[in-house]
Amino acid sequence: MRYKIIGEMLERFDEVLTPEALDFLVALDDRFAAQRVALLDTRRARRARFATGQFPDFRPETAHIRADPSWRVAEPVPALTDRRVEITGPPERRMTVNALNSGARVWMADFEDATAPTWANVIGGQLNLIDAHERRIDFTDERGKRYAVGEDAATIVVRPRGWHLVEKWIAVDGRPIAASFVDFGLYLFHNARRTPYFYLPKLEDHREARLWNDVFVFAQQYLGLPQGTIRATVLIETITAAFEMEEILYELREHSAGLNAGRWDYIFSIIKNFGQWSDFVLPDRAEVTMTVPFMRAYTELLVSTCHRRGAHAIGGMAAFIPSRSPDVNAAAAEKVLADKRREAGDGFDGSWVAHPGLVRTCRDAFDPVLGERPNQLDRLRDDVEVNATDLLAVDKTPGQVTAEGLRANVGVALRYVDAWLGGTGAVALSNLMEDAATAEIARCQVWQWLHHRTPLAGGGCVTRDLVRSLLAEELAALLTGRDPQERARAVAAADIVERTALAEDLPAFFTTEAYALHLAPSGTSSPSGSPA
Ligand SMILES: CC(=O)SCCNC(=O)CCNC(=O)[C@H](O)C(C)(C)COP(=O)(O)OP(=O)(O)OC[C@H]1O[C@@H](n2cnc3c(N)ncnc32)[C@H](O)[C@@H]1OP(=O)(O)O
Ligand SMILES: O=CC(=O)O
Ligand SMILES: [Mg+2]
Repeated sequence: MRYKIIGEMLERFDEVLTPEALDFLVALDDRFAAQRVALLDTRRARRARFATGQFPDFRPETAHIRADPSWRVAEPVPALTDRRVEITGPPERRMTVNALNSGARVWMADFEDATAPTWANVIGGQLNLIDAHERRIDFTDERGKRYAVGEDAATIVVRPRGWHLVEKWIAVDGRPIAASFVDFGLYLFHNARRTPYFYLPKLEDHREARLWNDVFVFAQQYLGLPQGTIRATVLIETITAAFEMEEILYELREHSAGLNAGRWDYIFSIIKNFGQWSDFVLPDRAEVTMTVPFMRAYTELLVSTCHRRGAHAIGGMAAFIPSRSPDVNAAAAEKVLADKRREAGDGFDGSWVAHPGLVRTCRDAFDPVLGERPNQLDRLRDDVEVNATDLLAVDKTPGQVTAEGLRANVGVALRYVDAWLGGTGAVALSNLMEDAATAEIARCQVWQWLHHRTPLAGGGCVTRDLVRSLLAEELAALLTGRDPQERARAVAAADIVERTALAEDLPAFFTTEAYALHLAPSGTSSPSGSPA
């Protein structure tokens, strides 16, 4: 046996971790582990080049792919033809039922931004997905509320963790296995003949898309599925992928289900890659809206690229979520409606919502634009002209850096990491949805402003002492009323924020640091340094 399960075999985990499913994971690892590692090296080298002032551009060596008008992606499968509303969330049991019943066409079951990758969440999530497909997920909770999947449930699409993460609770030949193989492999193995559909997060270039395509071809052969059965929507959520949208669609064309504008990771990626340059200092997070020039350029290019190739363009996540206060609620619905209307008007075929209470809002934005059509693939955006300068026009973002914005970022980073260490990967903070991507923005903005000693609107500038004192204040507030275990977790969260926001060199992901130090089996972990 080449695999070893280090994690505890909790109740029913044997239904997910069958010998056959684990053999499949070993086969994926054998075939593709080295390529994954090489691609992560490429990420590191690219970031090092950006640090010397060589900025990205469209690649000359793939110009022929962009210039060739003849290729298109595969026709959409019936379940992914009308995607006007997609709900996202972690595959936690209660939320699984709620998402399936939400009225959205698609549920993106998320192992990436919305899930803290504890062993229990990772394998428990797979179990919930199997149960959901088999319609044996119904239950009554401790409050007596009945959960049962109804008619017309959403189509399940799974987002595995990105290439940068490892799963240390499963070893192959003594080494941790790539988290992408675990999430993709276990879901596909158990649900290949149901909805073998995926969202692919945090890709940085078309070679990473090619690796996914190779994984799909191999997996289909291994499991006896016709080639082209698997479908995948790629999130364009890194600045480097924005320069390779066509190439990414091309690599995956037999399996492509389009592209999604992952706005939050996109902003994170801009700061991560160019944060050291003063032209790239962004204002308070609330000011970095979808209508600022560099975000507008990116979404316009995404829609026009997709529709030229017959691929769906799916919009992103407005962070406003419903609240118990009617006023806050009305304001959130209005903001989300405006966001979705803009997307529908720009040509997107559908969009994401973070909460069942927003499904109707999204539908209200798309229905009038789509009319009888299931999508608007027929709407070519030949009017769009976006060049490299437009994609990198971060200095045209209006707004200021304020003391409130700095405090908000410190608070969000701390509270989110605290929740994440406790096993929760998406939380509502100050009426906004926060997940790994938004928390990364918070953390990286602190680093960026500190790096540039950015002036604050009301006077003064961002200094290490100021950030440390804000962190201490936010931590003191978080510690109030907590039991010893929760206090220890909050302190650990503050340590992660300190390590990843105040380090000299910006660590690539807080999740890799926090996973190695706190979620992985003890004794196997060392702080990761700076994985790509
Ligand atoms: C950047 C990106 O990648 S975006 C995609 C990744 N992020 C996400 O997917 C976030 C998804 N959203 C969520 O996780 C949640 O909405 C949160 C954590 C932000 C807020 O959740 P809560 O605090 O539970 O909200 P609230 O109390 O209003 O929930 C009301 C009900 O709706 C359910 N609900 C809320 N959001 C969702 C969701 N996304 N999917 C399914 N059910 C949901 C809750 O489970 C709760 O159900 P119940 O009445 O049966 O108990
Ligand atoms: O995954 C989505 C994002 O905005 O990040
Ligand atoms: Mg993301």
